[in-house]
Amino acid sequence: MAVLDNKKISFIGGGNMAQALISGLVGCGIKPNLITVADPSSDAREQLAAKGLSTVDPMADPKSAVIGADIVVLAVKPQMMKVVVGAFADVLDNQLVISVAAGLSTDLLSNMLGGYSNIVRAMPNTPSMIQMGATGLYGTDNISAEQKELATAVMEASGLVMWVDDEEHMHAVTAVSGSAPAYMFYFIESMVDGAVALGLDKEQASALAMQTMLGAAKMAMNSDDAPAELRRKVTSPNGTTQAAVESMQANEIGRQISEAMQACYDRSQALSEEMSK
Ligand SMILES: NC(=O)C1=CN([C@@H]2O[C@H](COP(=O)(O)OP(=O)(O)OC[C@H]3O[C@@H](n4cnc5c(N)ncnc54)[C@H](OP(=O)(O)O)[C@@H]3O)[C@@H](O)[C@H]2O)C=CC1
Ligand SMILES: O=C(O)[C@@H]1CCC=N1
Repeated sequence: MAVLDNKKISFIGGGNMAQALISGLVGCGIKPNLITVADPSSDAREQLAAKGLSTVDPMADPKSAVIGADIVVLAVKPQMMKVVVGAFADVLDNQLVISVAAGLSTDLLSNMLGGYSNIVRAMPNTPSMIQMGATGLYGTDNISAEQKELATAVMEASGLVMWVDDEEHMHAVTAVSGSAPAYMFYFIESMVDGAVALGLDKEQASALAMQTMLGAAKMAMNSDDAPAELRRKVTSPNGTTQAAVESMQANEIGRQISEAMQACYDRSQALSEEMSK
């Protein structure tokens, strides 16, 4: 993380996603006193200050987190972005701006920022909190190689980073990783409910379901076999897994997952259109 040495990083918005990214940065050895968070909630500011971070109330002082920062991470809800950045856009002066907001294009963000164009669009996910995040990044041609390196370092502190060349692909990144921890949690919830219905207690069911999801993901990452082949190796002819997989296929679970991802993609595009009005 040498590229981040002594860099001042400011987060505008100190909610779920910002806190996940901050945990990744601090976990990677970034000194908390180099991180500033602007958030209107005094409770949130107190909690962040207790971890050694600098905090600012953006309602009283919207500009100070941005002045003097090297990197500004925009981590407020997409619907609030325009109002929030309007309060400090005029003091941006060569900082790298990284937006994690769903749906907001770099063009739209640049308009909101009064034409400022040092912008990288990121789509991280909450496992960043434990440095197991997966982040998609997109930058316009205005982004220098050094700024690209900085954005990569900020996000790599929290896990895997993948740049995409086509900004439209950020909607797909949202569908496959940004929103996707929620699908995995939903799958775990359903597995636990299923196991409890079959007689296990909730604690046993949770431990077994979570370890299985973790083990399967790690195995898929480390194996030369594709997931379909790994699945085949679990599935004995006319055995128990075949019965389960056939039930999933009969219920078209694969198609339903694709449809859910399409809904996510469509909502990401629609957010962009709503915000452009
Ligand atoms: N959560 C996730 O898994 C992911 C979220 N994102 C994106 O991250 C962004 C933030 O989402 P998330 O962290 O979940 O949302 P949160 O609501 O948890 O965080 C947003 C924070 O911004 C604060 N805020 C409101 N007004 C201002 C202001 N004027 N200045 C500074 N901060 C302000 C809010 O305070 P208060 O609540 O008091 O209003 C809140 O603490 C969104 O754009 C989302 O699309 C991207 C990837 C994944
Ligand atoms: O649900 C949302 O809109 C945000 C973006 C990706 C994950 N959470």
